[in-house]
Amino acid sequence: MGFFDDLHDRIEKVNSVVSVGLDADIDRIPEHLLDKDLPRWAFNRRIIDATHEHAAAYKPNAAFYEDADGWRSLRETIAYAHGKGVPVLLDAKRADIGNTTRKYSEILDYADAITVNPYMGRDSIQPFLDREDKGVFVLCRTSNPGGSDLQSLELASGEPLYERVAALCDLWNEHGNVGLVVGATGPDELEHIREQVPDLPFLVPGVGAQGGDAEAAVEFGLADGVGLVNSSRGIIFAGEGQDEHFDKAAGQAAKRLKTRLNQFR
Ligand SMILES: O=c1ccn([C@@H]2O[C@H](COP(=O)(O)O)[C@@H](O)[C@H]2O)c(=O)[nH]1
Repeated sequence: MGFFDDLHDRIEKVNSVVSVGLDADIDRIPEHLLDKDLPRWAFNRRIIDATHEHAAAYKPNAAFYEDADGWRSLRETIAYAHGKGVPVLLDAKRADIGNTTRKYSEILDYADAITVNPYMGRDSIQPFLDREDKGVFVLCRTSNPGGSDLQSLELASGEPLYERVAALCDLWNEHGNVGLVVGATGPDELEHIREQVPDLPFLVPGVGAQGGDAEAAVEFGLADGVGLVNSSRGIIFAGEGQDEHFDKAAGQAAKRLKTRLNQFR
């Protein structure tokens, strides 16, 4: 089975397309966890315990783990999520020249899927595409305010660059393991890209803290019912300030988002 088959089964099992973003910012995790050996792992463990029933996937962003203890925390987190039956998508936005990107791709020995950056072209993400059993989400139209600076530039053909990325990804999807990252903050672009590539599942970030459009995220993000709508800070820091009960608040936030998104499925 490939990543998207597993994701399909997980979505059915928990009746949810919620991706819980594990962006364990050390500056925001409860103070009482800071004296633990691995505070981010201690935090994530309680978040996973509280949210896994509502999680189609977990999405740790590599930025929050790129130090010695961080990588240990990430490994523990991934193993724990797997123990709960939840796939893990590492948001790392990787890609580079051949030997470097081959090395980067070894992270897929641990994670089930990854985000990659198409800017350097096909060869820069080929080792990821070759991992037939793993999911590869290619940045297409990102949710940040500057996402249009380059991604919306018109090519000589008249199409915006993000449309070319979507079309290329359709070609690169030889193993049925490619998805796109398309932000919920641009519902019109979401709709256009969905029309263009009806079969590619999307990872849709930007609902929650970034104020994106949850209805469009579901309506256009799913291909045959498969796709992910991510919220990170809106879930894991929902209980910020309630030191001991931060996990309960996260569980409630995940459930609320699941219920909201399910209205549109
Ligand atoms: O276009 C993109 C691509 C990735 N992200 C990542 O998703 C989460 C969003 O976090 P929130 O707290 O829900 O805003 C974060 O890891 C981003 O790096 C994105 O937001 N937009």
